[in-house]
Amino acid sequence: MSVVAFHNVTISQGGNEVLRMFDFSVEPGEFVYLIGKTGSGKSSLLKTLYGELKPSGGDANFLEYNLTKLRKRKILQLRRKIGIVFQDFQLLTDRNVYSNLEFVLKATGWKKKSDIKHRINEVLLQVDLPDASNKMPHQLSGGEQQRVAIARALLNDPEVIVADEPTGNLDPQTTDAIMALLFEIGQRGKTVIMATHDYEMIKKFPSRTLKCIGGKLEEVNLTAEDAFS
Ligand SMILES: Nc1ncnc2c1ncn2[C@@H]1O[C@H](COP(=O)(O)OP(=O)(O)OP(=O)(O)O)[C@@H](O)[C@H]1O
Repeated sequence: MSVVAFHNVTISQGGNEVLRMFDFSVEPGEFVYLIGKTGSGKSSLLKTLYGELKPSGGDANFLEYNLTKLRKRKILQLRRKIGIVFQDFQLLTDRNVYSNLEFVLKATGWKKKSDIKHRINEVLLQVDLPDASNKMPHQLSGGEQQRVAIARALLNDPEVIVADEPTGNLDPQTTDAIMALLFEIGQRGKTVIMATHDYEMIKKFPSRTLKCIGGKLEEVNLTAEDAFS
């Protein structure tokens, strides 16, 4: 079964159609980039996937959810099956890394202290920050904060990672390291859907790329000379 199966979907913001009657499909384990000019609809499409924006029309299925008919309780269920990573990390700045991660686990039903501790250590190891538990977010570099945000996204072992410009605030070297991490996560079997402006990075880490243009999604042929024009 496809992870994403959109047919004739329309997405609107403030009464304006941003993407109109487009199709979009993603298969399990795919790593998909979304590109397109500012305002072309990348974030709107990702918001639709994590249940913040309801499609205004069409047939929009994500995992086992029909996004056009999603009620609040189902939105919460859906969000447990996806990990979301943002450009600006969105860590809670008033508490350390451990508490940031604990907060999410408790909010998603984890009760046993030893399970919580074990899981937090596991995800921190996965993002190569085994000693970060006691650090406050402001004591970490941008790249390290994004690693913590990725660790947070992995906590509930989601099927899909949705990332909106995850390297947008990072320098080129840190970007490479974060991309390598996201690719590795993809290789371990998770589906990754990621919006980006950074075409150099796509060349370095090539994968299926879709462009938001003229209200539709177009497959980009990365080997074409005009791939990013
Ligand atoms: N909350 C909102 N209310 C009204 N219009 C909005 C809202 N959010 C976005 N828009 C509009 O929807 C369109 C698509 O925006 P969106 O953020 O999806 O684009 P984007 O491709 O992600 O852009 P960027 O690359 O700048 O992040 C834009 O015209 C934007 O102004």
